[in-house]
Amino acid sequence: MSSPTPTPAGFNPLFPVFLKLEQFRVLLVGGGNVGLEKLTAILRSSPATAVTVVATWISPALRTLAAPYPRIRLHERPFQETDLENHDFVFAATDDPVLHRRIKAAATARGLLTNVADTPAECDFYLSSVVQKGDLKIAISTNGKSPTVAKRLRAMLEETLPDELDTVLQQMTVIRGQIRGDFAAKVKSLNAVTAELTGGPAYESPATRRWRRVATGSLLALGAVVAVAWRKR
Ligand SMILES: C[C@@]1(CC(=O)O)C2=NC(=C\c3[nH]c(c(CCC(=O)O)c3CC(=O)O)Cc3[nH]c(c(CC(=O)O)c3CCC(=O)O)/C=C3\N/C(=C\2)[C@@H](CCC(=O)O)[C@]3(C)CC(=O)O)/[C@H]1CCC(=O)O
Ligand SMILES: NC(=O)c1ccc[n+]([C@@H]2O[C@H](COP(=O)([O-])OP(=O)(O)OC[C@H]3O[C@@H](n4cnc5c(N)ncnc54)[C@H](O)[C@@H]3O)[C@@H](O)[C@H]2O)c1
Repeated sequence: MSSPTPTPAGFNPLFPVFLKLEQFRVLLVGGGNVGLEKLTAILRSSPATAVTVVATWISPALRTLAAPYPRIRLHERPFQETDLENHDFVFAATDDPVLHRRIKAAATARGLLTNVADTPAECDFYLSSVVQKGDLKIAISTNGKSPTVAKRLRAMLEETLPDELDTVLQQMTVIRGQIRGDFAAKVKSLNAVTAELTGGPAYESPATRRWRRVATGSLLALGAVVAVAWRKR
């Protein structure tokens, strides 16, 4: 019998990948607020993805979002297990936890990967907060501990990472194609060209200073005040 792999507290074991989602078929069950959030996340990163939406009711907002995308199909009717056929991923985003457990079990039996909205224990994968600057994409996971912190970090990175980063990436692609020599020499040259980007070993951005200050006290103090105020309601 194999012993479980030890994972220290505060360790995030999720494996990050960047999927070519448009090469897969996605089923989204639920067409309300959460369904809209999931479809928004899918289309923001991978707008060419084929998504089948099945829901007893599909909101006008989701219809509006889907309208310009030819690879999204909408079916306004109850979910049935055969909907899983010919799909690779399924998002369960209804208001029915019993249905979610049914979807998860049937999807797993068929080898599909599942994301069950607001139910981490039933998810095979989580969505992340995503920073995009042209070709640069940064995905943030808090291991489900605080999506709100992930959202705040995204906003911070969107604000502090310079828009010129994409220009840097485009120029680096050209330089990469032009540098000659063996692999080690190329890596050395590319490291030399980009050394200035990190700002040097002693550099601390204003945003880093702000997060350090919050992490070392004021967040817990504020949280305690909010918790006390909440209990008094
Ligand atoms: C990143 C993002 C991607 C996206 O969804 O696109 C995302 N949640 C986002 C926002 C958000 N979600 C929630 C709030 C309300 C405040 C709060 O609870 O913090 C806010 C903030 C807001 O809306 O302002 C509610 C919530 N979410 C989950 C639970 C269940 C639980 O924790 O048990 C509950 C409680 C529901 C309840 O109370 O009933 C669970 C998950 N949410 C995840 C992803 C996965 C973990 C990601 C990670 O590791 O951090 C995971 C595990 C599964 C998944 O959904 O994939 C997106 C930010 C996009 C952006 O703006 O950048
Ligand atoms: N709205 C939010 O921002 C939010 C936040 C946290 C948690 N939640 C929870 O997430 C769940 C979903 O919330 P919502 O706001 O998207 O609900 P919603 O009522 O807007 O949408 C529910 C969707 O599920 C569909 N549905 C229900 N039964 C179905 C079936 N048998 N087959 C196919 N589709 C079916 C409905 O047609 C509808 O499209 C709820 O349990 C809610 O408590 C929602």
